[in-house]
Amino acid sequence: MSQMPTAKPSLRTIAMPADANPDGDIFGGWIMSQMDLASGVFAAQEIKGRVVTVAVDAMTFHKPVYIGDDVSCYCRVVRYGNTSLVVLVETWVQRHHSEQVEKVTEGRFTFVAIDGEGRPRPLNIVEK
Ligand SMILES: CCCCCCCCCCCCCCCC(=O)SCCNC(=O)CCNC(=O)[C@H](O)C(C)(C)COP(=O)(O)OP(=O)(O)OC[C@H]1O[C@@H](n2cnc3c(N)ncnc32)[C@H](O)[C@@H]1OP(=O)(O)O
Repeated sequence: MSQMPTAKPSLRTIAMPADANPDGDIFGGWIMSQMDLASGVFAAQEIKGRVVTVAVDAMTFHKPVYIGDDVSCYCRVVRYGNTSLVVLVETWVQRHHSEQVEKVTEGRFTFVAIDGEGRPRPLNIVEK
């Protein structure tokens, strides 16, 4: 059986009936939206300021998400640029009424740090 990452998730929620199609599969757009939110909060905390999403790459839906699944998004920085950073997001579920955990989705979200006028600003951080 797979094992969830041991780190704290950036976001944890339950997939609800309103997020599903008539066959009970959770919409990919809902999952992407959770991942955008998780990685956006993570990136904002990382650079201690405002960020905007500029690109989403390598989105892969490995397995379906079903109503009632316990959904967790795990984030880590994979690249720092001058004004941007790339966050790898892995989404895992614990199946409803089950011990089974699986990685369902992953993707790379690129954020740009912006100033008060919405212009890119340098990150000013030392790569970890
Ligand atoms: C204090 C802490 C509190 C924390 C508490 C949390 C608070 C709560 C947080 C909520 C977090 C919500 C997170 C969701 C955030 C949205 O959903 S935002 C909404 C969707 N996004 C947008 O509307 C962005 C629209 N786009 C823009 O405004 C402009 O294109 C941007 C992003 C400011 C960039 O402006 P630009 O003039 O094109 O910039 P440019 O100088 O060409 O490029 C800047 C950087 O972006 C990169 N870039 C540009 N285009 C691309 C591309 N297509 N692909 C990859 N990289 C690119 C460049 O390579 C460059 O990187 P660096 O080499 O500097 O590292």
